[in-house]
Amino acid sequence: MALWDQWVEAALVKLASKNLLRSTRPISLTPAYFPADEVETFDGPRQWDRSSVEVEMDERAFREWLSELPDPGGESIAKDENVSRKLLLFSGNDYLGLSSHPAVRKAAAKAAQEHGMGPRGSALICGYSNYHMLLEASLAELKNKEDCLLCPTGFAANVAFMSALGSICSLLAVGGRPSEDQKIAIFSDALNHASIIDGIRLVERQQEAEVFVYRHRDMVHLNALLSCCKMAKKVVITDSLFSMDGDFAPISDLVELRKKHGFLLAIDDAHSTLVCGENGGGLLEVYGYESDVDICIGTLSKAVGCLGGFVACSNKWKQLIQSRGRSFIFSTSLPVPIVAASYASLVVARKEKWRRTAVWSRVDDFNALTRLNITSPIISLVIGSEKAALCASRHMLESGFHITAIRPPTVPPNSCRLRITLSAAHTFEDIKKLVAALSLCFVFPAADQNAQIASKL
Ligand SMILES: Cc1ncc(COP(=O)(O)O)c(C=O)c1O
Repeated sequence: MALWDQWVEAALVKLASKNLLRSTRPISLTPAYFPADEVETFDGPRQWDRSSVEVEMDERAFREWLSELPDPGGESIAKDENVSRKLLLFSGNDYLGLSSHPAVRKAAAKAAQEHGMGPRGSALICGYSNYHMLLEASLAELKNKEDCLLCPTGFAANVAFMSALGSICSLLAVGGRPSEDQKIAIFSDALNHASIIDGIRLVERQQEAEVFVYRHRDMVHLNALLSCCKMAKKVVITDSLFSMDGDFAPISDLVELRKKHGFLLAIDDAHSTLVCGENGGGLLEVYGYESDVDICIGTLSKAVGCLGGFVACSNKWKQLIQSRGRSFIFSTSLPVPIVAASYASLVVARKEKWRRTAVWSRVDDFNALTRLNITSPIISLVIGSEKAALCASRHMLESGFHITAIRPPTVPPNSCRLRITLSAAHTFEDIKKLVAALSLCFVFPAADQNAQIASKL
């Protein structure tokens, strides 16, 4: 890794020589409300948790949605314009149900009362405050990294990292356009999130990188591509928990390959942050690999239950991203109530460990009832054609479940699916009902058992 440290240092020196190094100057918002020890926590689910999984839809919106979905049976649902539909949400990313926690609500409300939305401007102008600084410190601690940089969203965090990465090539290129071997070789999993892909496209467009897409989770393919590549500046980037398939990156193999090839390893921990690891530190905490992965990107919009993105990294990388990361520099920073709520959410997640246990118990429940072997709270039931997936989605909607069909371009053609997500706010009863309804449009290995469940409901 010493080489990457040298390149980042050299890029920073170049930036300093051009007066292009940027830093944030926090505005002090007083009185500051930083709930830490006084946050009220609970030893198990309470009624408010249900509001993160129980939603309502007015009849018109419900019917409009249905009208977009094919109706194989030509069934017509009784029409009552004044009724609002109650749906059980199995499509959100609020894996721990923290979005509705009283401490999160209170932090947002208190910050809004004291400061409104806070100064509106990008972080480098006036949008960065003592609240943002504290949240960054808390995320750096969670991820066991030296530092952290908040971004407006997780999407922006990936794009900011990529544009800063690409800038290393331009800054260090001797004389004009970088030569082929001065460029950065980016190795990216075929199923990486759209924000990684768009970030890579930006860097490619600047002619700062060559891109090598390796087959999903295929380490033999990745090793072969790395071995053939003569470029010095190699980077591997992958989702840690894949958002559409619900499978994990082979992190141990990646760490081994990093030792062999000396690449910079960046992971997008959007879906495993707070979900995996004893303290919710994500996939790296599970394996103790925090120092084997250089850059850890994340979002506050999933298990944290709020909004925002971050890059947990070294001080030097932070300096580079805040000086060159375009989606960080040229976008307004997060409003203070969101920052305060995210901070409270991290405090709650640290204390209410039962939430992590609960979401994994729902994974076990789903496996026990279906005899599938899902490995995370993201369930990907591949149905096949677009029409079949839309029919399945219609059936689930009519049965009272908010579940969407995922179609191209999000997933490849003929691998259309239902994406179902589990939360700590779901109960065993919810999972039983879900499986019973699903068993009428999807064949599980334990079909007999499912039919029995369906008949009991
Ligand atoms: C793997 C991954 N990375 C990044 C993002 C973007 O995060 P955000 O919603 O905060 O922009 C998502 C969201 O869908 C995601 O699934």
